[in-house]
Amino acid sequence: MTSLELRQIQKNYGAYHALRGIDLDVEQGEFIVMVGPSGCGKSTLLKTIAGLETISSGQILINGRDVSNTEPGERGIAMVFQSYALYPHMTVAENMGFGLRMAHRPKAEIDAAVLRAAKILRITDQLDKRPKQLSGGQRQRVAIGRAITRSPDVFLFDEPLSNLDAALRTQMRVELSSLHAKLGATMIYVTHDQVEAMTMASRIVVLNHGSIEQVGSPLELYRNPANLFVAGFLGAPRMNFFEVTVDSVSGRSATVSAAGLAPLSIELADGASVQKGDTLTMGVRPENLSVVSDPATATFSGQVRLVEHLGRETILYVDAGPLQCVSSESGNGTVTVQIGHVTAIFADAAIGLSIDPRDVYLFSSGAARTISTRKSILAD
Ligand SMILES: Nc1ncnc2c1ncn2[C@@H]1O[C@H](COP(=O)(O)OP(=O)(O)OP(=O)(O)O)[C@@H](O)[C@H]1O
Repeated sequence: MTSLELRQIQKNYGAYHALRGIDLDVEQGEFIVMVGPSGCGKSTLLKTIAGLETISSGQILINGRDVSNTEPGERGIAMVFQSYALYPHMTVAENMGFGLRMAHRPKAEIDAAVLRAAKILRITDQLDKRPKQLSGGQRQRVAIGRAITRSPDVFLFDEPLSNLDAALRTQMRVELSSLHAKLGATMIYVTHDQVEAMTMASRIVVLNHGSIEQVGSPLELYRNPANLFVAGFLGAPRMNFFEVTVDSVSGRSATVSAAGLAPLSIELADGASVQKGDTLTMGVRPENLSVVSDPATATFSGQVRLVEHLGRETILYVDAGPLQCVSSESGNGTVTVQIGHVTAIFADAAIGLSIDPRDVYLFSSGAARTISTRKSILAD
């Protein structure tokens, strides 16, 4: 069953178009994560679904009911904010039962709902405390508990974990995923955190300038970004982008090269129109660059400028001479290489790097659409 339908949602603040025609169908029980650069409209979209912002045009349906002009309290949604938004003078139990009290539900029903949520979130021993007596993680659990007690049709989360420290974030991330599995509820979740998006989402929605760039499962988006924006947005460290020239086209493959880069023959997607002499953008993820010992087998070579030893992996920033990385992770044209283990490579080392053409993405110069073939979702 479709839980939430967004039809051509537009939101204008004066002359500024914050949302530019958002269309999205969310199935019952899905965990949708919205990501995108700061200011792209994530929070605005969440607020329009919640009814905290009016829409300029379009339609919002929850379980088939048009709620576009309905008051927030009557939409069947519950929202959890980054700031917790708990009432300081109320106990945890009172905070959690607040929505049901406002709805004039009987006390026995409220008590049972609060206890049920507290058990799920393992905060039954905190019910008589006030928010200031709780840690950040406990407060966020109370805010989530307040949402659970209302048994909403749709949960909305606006960066709920961003005030927590790294260890607690990880713990809460796992807890939220299991909460979702337990409740089977529809959840819409806004975050800046790539790991949260990749691990929690059934589908990720990538927003940019008030429009949807792509919607899909985390691995689908990671392996098959529709365009250069999505390719560059998902993945940390970021994908490396190079400007390349088409040397020749033969059947469904194009041979591309650049100064300092040996020719690579890349398979093209159906319908891609590429001609000799075209300038394209080529993308390679840092984990798809391999250090080679024999310089003759290198696709390009360079000098290591910086090494980051992270324990389980090593990140190299490589100056590849004439082969400049456009919009690179470091911002200075170096190529980012991610090695999944500890290495004995140090700054100033001269290295050769190879690229498997099957790992390469090509983007058209105009629309920046992906024009290389689709990759299998399970890495081969
Ligand atoms: N009340 C408002 N009046 C005018 N402009 C607004 C208002 N609220 C948001 N905007 C603008 O709308 C755009 C989208 O804002 P929004 O808060 O949705 O972005 P976001 O993607 O959630 O960003 P962030 O990741 O930084 O939280 C921004 O350019 C913002 O300045």
